[in-house]
Amino acid sequence: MNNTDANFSLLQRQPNVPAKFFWPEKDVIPSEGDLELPIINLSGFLNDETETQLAAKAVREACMDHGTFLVINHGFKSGLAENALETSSLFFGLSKDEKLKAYRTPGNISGYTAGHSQRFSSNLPWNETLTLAFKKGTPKVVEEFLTSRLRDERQEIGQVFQEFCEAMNGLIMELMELLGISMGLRDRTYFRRFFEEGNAIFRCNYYPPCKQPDKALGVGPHNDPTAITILLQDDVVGLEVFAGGKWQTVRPRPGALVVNVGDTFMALSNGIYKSCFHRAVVNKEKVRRSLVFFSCPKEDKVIVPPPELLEGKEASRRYPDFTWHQLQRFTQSGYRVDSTTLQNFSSWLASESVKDQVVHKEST
Ligand SMILES: C=C1C[C@]23C[C@H]1CC[C@H]2[C@]1(C)CCC[C@@](C)(C(=O)O)[C@H]1[C@@H]3C(=O)O
Ligand SMILES: O=C(O)CCC(=O)C(=O)O
Ligand SMILES: [Fe+2]
Repeated sequence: MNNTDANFSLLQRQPNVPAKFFWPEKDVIPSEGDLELPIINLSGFLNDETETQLAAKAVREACMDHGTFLVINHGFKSGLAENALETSSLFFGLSKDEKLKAYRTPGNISGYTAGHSQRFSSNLPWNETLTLAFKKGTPKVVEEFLTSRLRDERQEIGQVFQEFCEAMNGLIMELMELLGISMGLRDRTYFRRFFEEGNAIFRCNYYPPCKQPDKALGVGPHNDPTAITILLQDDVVGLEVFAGGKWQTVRPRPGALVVNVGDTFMALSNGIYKSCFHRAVVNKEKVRRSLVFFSCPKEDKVIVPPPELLEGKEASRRYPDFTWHQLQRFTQSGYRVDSTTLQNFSSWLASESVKDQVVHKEST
């Protein structure tokens, strides 16, 4: 039993929220209104060129601004998304001892956490999470992590999440083609091919009700360090995006998925598309859940923008060459993902390469 782990079944009943869950004023400034997002209807996409070009134009405008849009008619098997949400409630409803069998040890991606109290000492997120590495080439990888940690009768949890990840992965590949078209690439399949051998990280977020929702946050303000994120939220409002100089609510829409640009895709677009700066707020009355699929390139693939994005005379490289393996390691070995991850990572890379050169020089 991990005794420093946050126990939300006790915490949510206490009259006061512990101060370690409070965030700085600047991070809890209330949102102002709803963010109006383009709604991309995927049933027409790729079948009808006019629809495709209209969708691409809307995606381009949104991604150059705040990096967020919605997709509908994504073609998931009926009931799959609802079943996945219900299955996440089943997992988080397990006893603390059972959930701790799937505990996420610092430095690893897969596993259960509560308040990230193992990794951080302040500004703790008011959430329980289950994070699972999804690797395309290894069938049942999601399922096997859970069955290896939980008792056999919980097998359906891993099976549902595995099926949901496969569907999300199919959608990622369609979105990569839409993004290639939206950037006007000569080869519209450039990004689809770039991520062909990519992997993903699947995250279930569970946000208990909170007695002080004006001081705590479900997830603090951040940019996802990954490439493209697809987020399924339940019907409880909570996701907010920073756009137009203020926090704005992404209102839940039945049947819609939220898509947002992450740091790795911002680098791949040479900064033309913006990594979405977002957070999740909590409330006093209701549990809120979200299921998040973070696409990542193959670990050792070097992140270099498509050549045509570097052709213009003033089109200089905005970010250094890097691999997802390096950026993921950076986020898991001490640096806490925030709004300037990519800039800090770039400086860290530069200092590492200076160190390597010094070591190399000394050894010659
Ligand atoms: C590479 C990753 C780091 C996080 C999990 C994946 C993709 C999203 C990242 C995260 C969810 C962004 C918000 C902050 C974070 C610390 C969290 O709330 O869990 C991030 C994850 C992490 O560092 O473990
Ligand atoms: O729950 C949400 O709406 C946001 C979650 C999120 O940003 C994340 O898990 O990275
Ligand atoms: Fe996020």
